[in-house]
Amino acid sequence: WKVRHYDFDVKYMFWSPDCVEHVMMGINGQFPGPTIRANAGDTVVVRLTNKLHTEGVVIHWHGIRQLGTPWADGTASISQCAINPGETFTYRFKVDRAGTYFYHGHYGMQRSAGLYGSLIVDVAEGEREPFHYDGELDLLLSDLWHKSAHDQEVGLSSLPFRWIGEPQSLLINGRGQYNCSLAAHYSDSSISNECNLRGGEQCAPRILRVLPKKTYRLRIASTTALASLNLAIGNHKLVVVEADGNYVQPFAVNDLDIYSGESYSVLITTDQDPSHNYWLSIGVRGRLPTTPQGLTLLNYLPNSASKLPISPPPITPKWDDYNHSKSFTKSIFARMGSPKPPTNSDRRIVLLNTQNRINGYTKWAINNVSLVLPPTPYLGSIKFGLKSAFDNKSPPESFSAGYDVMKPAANANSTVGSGVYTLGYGTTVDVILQNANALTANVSEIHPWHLHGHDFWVLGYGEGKFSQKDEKSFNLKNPPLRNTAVIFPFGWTALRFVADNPGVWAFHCHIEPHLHMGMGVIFAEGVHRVGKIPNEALGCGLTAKMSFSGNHT
Ligand SMILES: O=C1O[C@H]([C@@H](O)CO)C(O)=C1O
Repeated sequence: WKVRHYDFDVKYMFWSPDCVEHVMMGINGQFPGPTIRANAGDTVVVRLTNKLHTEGVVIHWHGIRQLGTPWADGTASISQCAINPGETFTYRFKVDRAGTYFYHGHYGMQRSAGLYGSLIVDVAEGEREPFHYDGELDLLLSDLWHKSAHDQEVGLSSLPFRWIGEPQSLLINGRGQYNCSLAAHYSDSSISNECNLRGGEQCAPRILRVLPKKTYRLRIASTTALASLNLAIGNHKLVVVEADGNYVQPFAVNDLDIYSGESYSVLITTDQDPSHNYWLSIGVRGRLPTTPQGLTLLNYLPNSASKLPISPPPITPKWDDYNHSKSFTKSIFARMGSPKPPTNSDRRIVLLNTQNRINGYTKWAINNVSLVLPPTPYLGSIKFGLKSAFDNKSPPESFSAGYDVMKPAANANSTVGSGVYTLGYGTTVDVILQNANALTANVSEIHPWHLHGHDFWVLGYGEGKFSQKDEKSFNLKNPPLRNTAVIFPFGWTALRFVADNPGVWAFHCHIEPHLHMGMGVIFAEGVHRVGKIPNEALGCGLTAKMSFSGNHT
C-alpha cells in the first residue's frame, strides 16, 4: 500500500472550456483539476492551498466514505471550516475500494465555478477486476454557464428570484464547443458553422483513440451542476459493469442516463467497421433542453481523427421520455456476491421534497425545512457539545398524511433550519425520498440525491405517494449499492443504509442550485467515537473560540 501525495493550488484563471473565455476555478493551472489515481488500500494525501484572494475553499472526495476520517470529507460548515485564502489544509484519507470517483468543491457554488476533477481507484496491486478490458478511457462530464457562479448565486438568493436557466455548453473532460459544432457537417444540426480546431485549443475535444477488435472500459462520472445526461456512442453497445464504485450485474444498453453525482463503468467492444470513426454524444434529459449536445470522437486507429463519421451523432432520447430513464435505472442490480442489506430497518425517515416560497424567496424544503448551514461546522460542534451552534430541534421524520404530492405546496408552515437527524450508531436506517409537485402546477423535477460517508442500497422506486404497503415491493435480494440515487417526477425512491461510520454526513440533491436553495439534510452518527479532529478543521465559529481556551482534546 502506498501513500499518494498531491499538492493542489486552487485559483481563478482565464480559460476557454467551450471556445469562449471565462473565469474558471482551476487547480495547478489546469481545468479540470489533475486526475488522482491510486490503488485500493492506498492513502491519498492532498495538500490543498487556497490561492483565491477573497474566498474560502474546500474539496469533497465524492464516493470516498472517509471511514475513520470524517474531518476529511471536504464539506464546509459540516466536516470542516473553509480554508482561508493563503492557507493550506491537508486532506489525508484511505481509498478503501476500487472504483470510479471524482472530487469537487463543496462550498457555495464552487463546483459550478469549475472546481472538480477525476479520482480513480484501481484494484489493489496483484488483484484483478471481475471483467477483462484492454484499455481505459476516462470521461468526466459537466455543464457550463456563461454567467459566473457568483452571478448565479446572487440570482438564486434574490427577490425576485432569478433562475440560472439551462447551461450554455456541455463539457466532456472540460471541453465543449459553444460557437461552433463538430457535427455541423450533418444537415440537421442546429449550429451551422463547423468548428475549425487544430487540436491544441482548450476547447478541442479529447479524442478517444482505440484499436479495432478490443474491449475498452469507459469510466464515466457526472459532476454537472444541473443537467441530467444521456450518453451514447454511434453503433456501439455499452455494457454497464460498475456504478458509484460498486460492481453491478452486467447489462447491455444502447445509451445510458447519468445524473449529477453518479459514476459508471461501461465496456465497449470496438467491433464495428474499422475504416470509420464514431460519435460519442451527451445530451440533456429531464428538463426541456436548450443546450447543444456535447461531442467527441471514438477514433479507430489508424484512421485520422479528422475523418468524420458517416452518420450524425446519436440522438438523445426525448427529454421527458421518463419511461426510457426508468427502464435503464431499474435494470441496475448488484453483482452476485455483493453485500446484502439487513432484512429489517430500525428507523424509517420519509423526506418530502418540495419547492417553496419562504418570505418570498424561492427555496427547496425537506419536510418543510429548507437547510441553511451554520457558521460552526457540525462535526466539531457536536463532538464538543456546543449546543448553541445549530438548531437543536430534530427535523421531522415525515410529513402530514394528508399532503397531496400531486399539487403545488401550500407554504404556510415552511421554515429554514439547521437541525440534524441523529442516527443511532450501528442502526439500519431507511430513507424514503418522496417527490412532489414543484411551485408550478403539473411540474415535478428530477433530483439526484447524494449521501456522504456511506453507500446505500436502493430498495426500489415507485409512482405517487409512498405507502406502507409499498414496502412489499422492496428488493432485498440484489439491490444495487450506490452513493447517489434519483427521484423521478411525482415518484418515490427507497434507500437503506447502516449508520456505522462515525461522523456528520450531508445528504442532499446534487443539483448545485437546489442544494444552495436548501435541498438537503444532515445526518450525525457515533460522533463521540470520532478521533482527534485536526485543529485546522476547527478554526471558525464556536470551535475557534474553544481552541483559544485550549480545552479541546
Ligand atoms: O429550482 C428551480 O427553479 C426553477 C423554476 O422552478 C423556477 O424558476 C427550476 O427549473 C428549478 O429547478
